[in-house]
Amino acid sequence: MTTEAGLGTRRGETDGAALTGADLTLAYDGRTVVHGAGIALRAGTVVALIGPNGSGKSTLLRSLARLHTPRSGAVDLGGEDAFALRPRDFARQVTLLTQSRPTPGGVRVRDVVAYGRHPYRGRFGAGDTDGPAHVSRAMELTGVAGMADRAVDELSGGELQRVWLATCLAQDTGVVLLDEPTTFLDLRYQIETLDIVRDLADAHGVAVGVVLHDLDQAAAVADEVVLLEKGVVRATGRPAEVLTAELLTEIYGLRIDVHVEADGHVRTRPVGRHHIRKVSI
Ligand SMILES: Nc1ncnc2c1ncn2[C@@H]1O[C@H](COP(=O)(O)OP(=O)(O)OP(=O)(O)O)[C@@H](O)[C@H]1O
Repeated sequence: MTTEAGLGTRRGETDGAALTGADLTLAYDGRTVVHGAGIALRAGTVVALIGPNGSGKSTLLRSLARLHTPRSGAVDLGGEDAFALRPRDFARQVTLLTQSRPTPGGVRVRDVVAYGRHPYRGRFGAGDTDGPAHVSRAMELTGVAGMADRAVDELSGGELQRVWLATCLAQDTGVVLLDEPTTFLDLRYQIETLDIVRDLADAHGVAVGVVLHDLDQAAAVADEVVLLEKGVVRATGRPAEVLTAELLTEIYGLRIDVHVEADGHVRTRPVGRHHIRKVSI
């Protein structure tokens, strides 16, 4: 079935799908950077990870995607130890848009997006009859269909970001992890990316975990926000519960005013030294 978002349906296939990290302690070369963190991603729900630079958001997301082995704690996918699953089985259920990716030289956009189908291909690339349709839909959804035959190393940062997002969507997983997906994107594509994120959860029952720096975007797109500080989960809850002026001001070390609008939207306003000047209109 195809829905308004243009993706194959996932509802039913993914209901009940969940990826959880329990009591995760994560380290680099003996230096612990995440301390006993817990996070739960549920089908049809968007969880935003927020926090200052270096607070452990990417490391936590990477451990959920099995790219960082925990020092202690567990990652559970649908009731199974995620690290015990075969790579192909895991890749059919979980995808990750990372922050840094090598850009292959001379490879066409269409072929990069088709790489998202790797968990479904048999030997010599055969067996994935649905593949081309998923690749085309993912490219249309992310606005890269018009550049399908261009080489990826000739694209702008924002165009490339959308190609990588398309590659993740082509993977057609029940869990989607996105590390700063709006970086490099102009305003239109930032908002369209957030719309895609919401569509994934609402129309397709996908469990989404997304790292965002923009607090207003996090509040707008997420059902739940996880706020990290120095590798510790300081708060988890609905945006209006977590994004309070007191907590944000403390954790970011900057005065941040918060206003909850009549429609429930949370607006944050960082107050720098120059914000106190009067703006002439
Ligand atoms: N490959 C690495 N080797 C050693 N230390 C690392 C590595 N990657 C990250 N770190 C350290 O781990 C800590 C957490 O980094 P991480 O990238 O998870 O934070 P983040 O919240 O995603 O930051 P940012 O908002 O800047 O992307 C930081 O102190 C960082 O310096």
